[in-house]
Amino acid sequence: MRTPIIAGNWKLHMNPEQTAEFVAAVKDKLPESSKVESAICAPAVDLDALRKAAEGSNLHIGAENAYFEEEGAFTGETSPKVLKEMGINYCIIGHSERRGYFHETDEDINKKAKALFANGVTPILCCGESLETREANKQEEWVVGQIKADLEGLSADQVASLVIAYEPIWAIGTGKTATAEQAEEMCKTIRETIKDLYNEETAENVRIQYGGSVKPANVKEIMAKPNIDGGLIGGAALEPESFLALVNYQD
Ligand SMILES: O=C[C@H](O)COP(=O)(O)O
Repeated sequence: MRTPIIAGNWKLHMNPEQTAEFVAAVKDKLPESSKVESAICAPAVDLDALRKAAEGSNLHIGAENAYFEEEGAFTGETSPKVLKEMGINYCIIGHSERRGYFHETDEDINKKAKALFANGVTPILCCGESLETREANKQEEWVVGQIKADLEGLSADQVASLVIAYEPIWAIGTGKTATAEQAEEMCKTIRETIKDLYNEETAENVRIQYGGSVKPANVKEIMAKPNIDGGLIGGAALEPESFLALVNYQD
């Protein structure tokens, strides 16, 4: 039985003071982690404040990015080893904004996944197609290609513990959500791909989120789909009230 995971991705929003205020407003109203895992992935500069504010609560903490080296002359990067030392549970990799604006390749993302696993931080691996790819009806081959390249060389145990976020680029921050059926269809394809690459048990264990304009108004319908185990949420995770409505979608 997979535990749902609803994670906010704050992107380049919030400062340490706002982070502490946000956590103070939500920390006592989060669901039990065994029912729904609630997580916030924050900019590196907010992680220390996030960890301190969330101590003793059900809030899980994630970074938005990490480098594939643990230390060295890599100006401006974030070490996966230090994330672990700080008590960070998750780290987003392969978000379309990083693939697009920062030219990250599947090879980089694969190295990041390996470095995070080596340091005991769970990757939230993002994948998803552009509008152009969707209009050409090539979304399945595109996403399956990303998954195969990004997971290369990972073990079945590692993949079973991974979180994958399917985020069609055309639905991110646009207010244009994929229909629950479109989201389910791709999440099912991703699970079948994991089954082909690994085995049934791994495919049954891996958690797959949908991301792209998820809001309190549509979260229930999306979460009702059998292959969707959570949401990766941008805009609607920036306000405590809206985040609480999302993580408590079962109530
Ligand atoms: O990682 C989150 C996604 O990019 C979705 O963002 P959004 O909920 O603002 O559409």
